[in-house]
Amino acid sequence: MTSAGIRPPVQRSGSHSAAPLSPSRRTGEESAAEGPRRDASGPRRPLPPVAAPQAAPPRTSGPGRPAGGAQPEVKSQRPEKRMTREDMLALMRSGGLAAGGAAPAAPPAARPGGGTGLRPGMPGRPGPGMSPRPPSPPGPGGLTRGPAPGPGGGPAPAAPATMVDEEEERKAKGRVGSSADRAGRRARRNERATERRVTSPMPAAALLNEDEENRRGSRGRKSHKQGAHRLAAATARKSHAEVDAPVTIRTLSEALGVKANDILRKLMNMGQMATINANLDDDLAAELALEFGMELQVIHERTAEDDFLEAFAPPVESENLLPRPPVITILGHVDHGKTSLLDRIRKSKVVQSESGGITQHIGAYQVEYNDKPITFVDTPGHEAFTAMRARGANVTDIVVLVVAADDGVMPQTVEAIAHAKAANVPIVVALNKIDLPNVDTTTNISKIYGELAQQGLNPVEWGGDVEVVKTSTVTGAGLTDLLATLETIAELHELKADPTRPATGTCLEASLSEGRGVLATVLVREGTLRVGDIVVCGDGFGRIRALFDDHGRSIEQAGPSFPVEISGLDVVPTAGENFAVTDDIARAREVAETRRVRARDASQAERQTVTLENLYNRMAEQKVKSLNLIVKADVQGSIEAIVKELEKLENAEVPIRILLKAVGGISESDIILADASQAIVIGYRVAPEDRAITMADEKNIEIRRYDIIYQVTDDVKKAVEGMLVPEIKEVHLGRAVVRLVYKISKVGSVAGCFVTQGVIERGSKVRLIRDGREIYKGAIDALKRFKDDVKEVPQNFECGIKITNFEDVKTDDVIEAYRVDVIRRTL
Ligand SMILES: Nc1nc2c(ncn2[C@@H]2O[C@H](COP(=O)(O)OP(=O)(O)OP(=O)(O)O)[C@@H](O)[C@H]2O)c(=O)[nH]1
Repeated sequence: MTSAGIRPPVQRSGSHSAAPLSPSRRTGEESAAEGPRRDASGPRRPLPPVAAPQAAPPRTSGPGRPAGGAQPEVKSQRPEKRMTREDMLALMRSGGLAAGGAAPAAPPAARPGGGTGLRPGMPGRPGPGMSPRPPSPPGPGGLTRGPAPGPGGGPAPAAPATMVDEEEERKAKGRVGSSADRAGRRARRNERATERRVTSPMPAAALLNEDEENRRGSRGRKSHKQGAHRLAAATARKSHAEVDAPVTIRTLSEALGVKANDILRKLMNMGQMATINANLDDDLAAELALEFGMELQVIHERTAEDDFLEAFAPPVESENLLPRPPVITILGHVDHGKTSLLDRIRKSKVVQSESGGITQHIGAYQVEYNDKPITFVDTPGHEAFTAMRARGANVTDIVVLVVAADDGVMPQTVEAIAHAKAANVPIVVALNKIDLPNVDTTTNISKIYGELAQQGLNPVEWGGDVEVVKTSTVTGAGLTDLLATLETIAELHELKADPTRPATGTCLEASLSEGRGVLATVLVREGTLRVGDIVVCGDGFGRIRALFDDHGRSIEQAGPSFPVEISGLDVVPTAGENFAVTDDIARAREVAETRRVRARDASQAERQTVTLENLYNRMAEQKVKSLNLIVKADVQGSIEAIVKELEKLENAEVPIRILLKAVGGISESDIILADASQAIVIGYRVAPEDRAITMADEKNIEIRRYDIIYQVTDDVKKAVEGMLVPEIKEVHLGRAVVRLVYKISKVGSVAGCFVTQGVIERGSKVRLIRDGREIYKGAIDALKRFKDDVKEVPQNFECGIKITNFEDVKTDDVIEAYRVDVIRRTL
C-alpha cells in the first residue's frame, strides 16, 4: 500500500489549526491543565500557618530589620496581614508575578509608618502610604515582615526580571567598554529612573526596574539572568502562537516563548521522552502549547497534493446532486454460487443493445433493472473487499451475501458477514440453490434463518430487517426479486452524486498490457470522467487516452457509479487507490512524485494501530468510536460464554462490536479484517496461523490470547472503562476580592486581593465575578504573597494574583478559585 490511498477528503488551507487539548494523555485524575491540586480523594490539608502573627518578624523603618525588634505598626493580633505598597512593589519586582517566577533576593526599604497598600479606600492611589520612594539598598530580612510564606512557598527560587532587565543583561554580557562607559550608562539609567519617579502616576514598575538595577550585584547576576529568561518567557506569553511544520521542541519553545526544558518536562509528565530537536506531531505540539495557556497553529506549506486532495471533499448538497446507481458486491462461502449469480444476472439483464456472447472485460459491470443501472463489483472474495477497505476505499453501497440453501451458514459466510458489517453497509441475503431437490423449503430454510439470526442478520420474514431473497441461478428464480430489493434499498439510501464535478473514484484493478500500456479499471464515484482528462491515481498519473465500458466498447465519458477501463497512466496503480482529475499536468506529476517518495517513507514508518492499551487515546483522538473485537475460540461453547460475558459490559457510550465470532485458529483473513476495522483479535484457546502472525506483525495488529474467560472480560472491561469519558467535577476552593489593580508593563494587570473565604491555590482555575456576573473564566498564572511565589493563600490574607491572559481586572471584582477533578469512570 502506498501513501496514495484514499485520504481524508478535506485538506488544510495553508495552515493546520491545532486540535484542542486532547484528553488522551490525561488519564484518571491527572491533568496537567488542571494545574497543581490536592489529591481529590484525600481530605483537604489544614491551612498552612502562613499568617501566624506571633511568628512575624518585626518590622523596622530601615532596610535591615534585626530579628526580635519592635513592631510598632502591627497592632492587631488578627492573622490578617495587609500587603503594603512595598510588599506589592517587592512582589512586582520579583518578576511581575510571572508564573514560576521567583522572589528577588532583596527588597527595598520598608515604608515608615506601614500602611495597607491594598486598602481600597486608599486616596487617589498611590496614597500617602504609597508615595513613591526611591529604593533603598537591600538589607537583611528584607520584606519578610508579617507572615512567612506558607509551606508551599518554599525557598525563593532564582529571581525573574523584566524584559528590560534581560536586555540590560544581554548588553552586560557583551560588555567590552571601560568602567567609565558603564558608569555613564548607569548614570543615564538613574536619570531615567528619576524622571519616572517624578512623572509616572504609577511608579511601581519603574521603581522595580531601577531597584532591580540597584540590587543586581555580581552575586545576584546569575540568578537574575535565569530569572530574566523565565520572565521573558512569561511576559512573552500570549494566547495564540504560530509555528512552521515540522514542529520541534526547539521551534515550539521559540514560538511559545517558554524554555525548551519546561516543554521537555511537560512531555516527561506525559510519559514521553524527547530531545530538543525531536519532531512533534501537530496534535501533541498543540497540546503542549495549551499546557502553557496558548493555542497553537501549525503552519503547513500548502502542497500540490493539498490542492489535489480537495477534489475528494464530500459532495455538497446542491442542485447538481443526482441519483446514482448503487454499487453492489457479492460475497459468500466458496461454491455457494457467487459467480453463477453474477453471470446469470448479467446474461439476463444486460443492456438490450448488447448482442452476442457476453464477455466480461473488467472487474465490474452494470445491469439495468426498470431502466435504471445497477453496478456490480466483481471482487475475488471478502478478503479483497476488505483489503480495499483497508486502503480507505469503501466502494460498496450494498453487499449481497450468497448462502447455498443446501449448505447454510459456513465459516466463510461468517467471515463475509463480519467484513460486510465492518464496512457498515446493508446486507441482502441471496438464499441460493433453492432449486436443489434436497432443499426442503421449510426445514432447510428455517434452519438457515436461525443461523443467520445467530450472526445478527435477522430475516424480515422473522420480523428482522434483513431481506432474504430465495434464488436459483439454474432456473433464474428470484433474480428479479433480488434486483428489485437492491433497487429499493438503494432508493432508501438516496445515493447521489454530482456528475458536473471533475471525476474522482477508485481503482478496482490494474495491469500492464503489452501494446496498450497501463490499464486500470476504475469506478467513478463523483463527477464525470472523460477522454483527455488528466488523472492522478495512486502514485501514477497521465492523460486518459481511451475509456472502455464493461463490454469493451470505447466510450467518451463515464459518470458516477460507472465502471470503466482507462489507459494512459504512467505506472500500474494498486487496487483500492483513489483517483482524481486535475486540470494541470505539472501538478499531477508533482502529486504523483510526492506520493512515490511518501510511499517509500511510509513503508518504513510505524503504523498506528489499536491495542487494548491505547484504545483510550485513539478514541479521544476520534480515530476509534467503538471497541471492535474479533473473537476466535476453540469451540462454539467458548464463543457463547465469551459473548455472554462481553454483553454484560455493553454500554451506550462505548459500543462493543464483535465483528466476527467463529470457531478456529486466527487466520490471515482475521488480520485483514482487524486491520481494516481497527479491531483487536481475541484468541481463546486457539493459536494464530504462521501467516497470520507474520501479517499481524507487519500490520501491528494486536492478537490477545487467553485460556481463562474472566481474563478476557477483565481486559475488555479495563479497555472500555478507559474509553469512558471521565467525570469532570468542579471543586470550589475559595474567594478573594480585588482591592487594588496594578498595571505592570510587560506583565499586565496584577490584582492585589484579600482572600475572604477558603483558600486560593496557585494554578487553580478561576472565575472573575463583577457585579454578580461571571465575566471571565481562566486560570491563575501566578500567586504571590509579598515577594514570594506561594502555593496557596488562605482566608484573611492578602495576595497578588495574575490571571492568565486577562487584563481587565478591576477593584472590587471577586475571584473565585476552583479546581477541576477528572474522575475516571468505571463500569
Ligand atoms: N443447483 C444449483 N447449482 C448452482 C446454483 N448456483 C450455482 N450452482 C453451482 O454451484 C457450483 C459453484 O458455483 P459458483 O458460481 O462457481 O460458486 P462460487 O461461489 O462463485 O464459487 P467460488 O468462486 O469458488 O467461490 C457450480 O457448479 C454451479 O453450477 C443454483 O442456484 N442451483
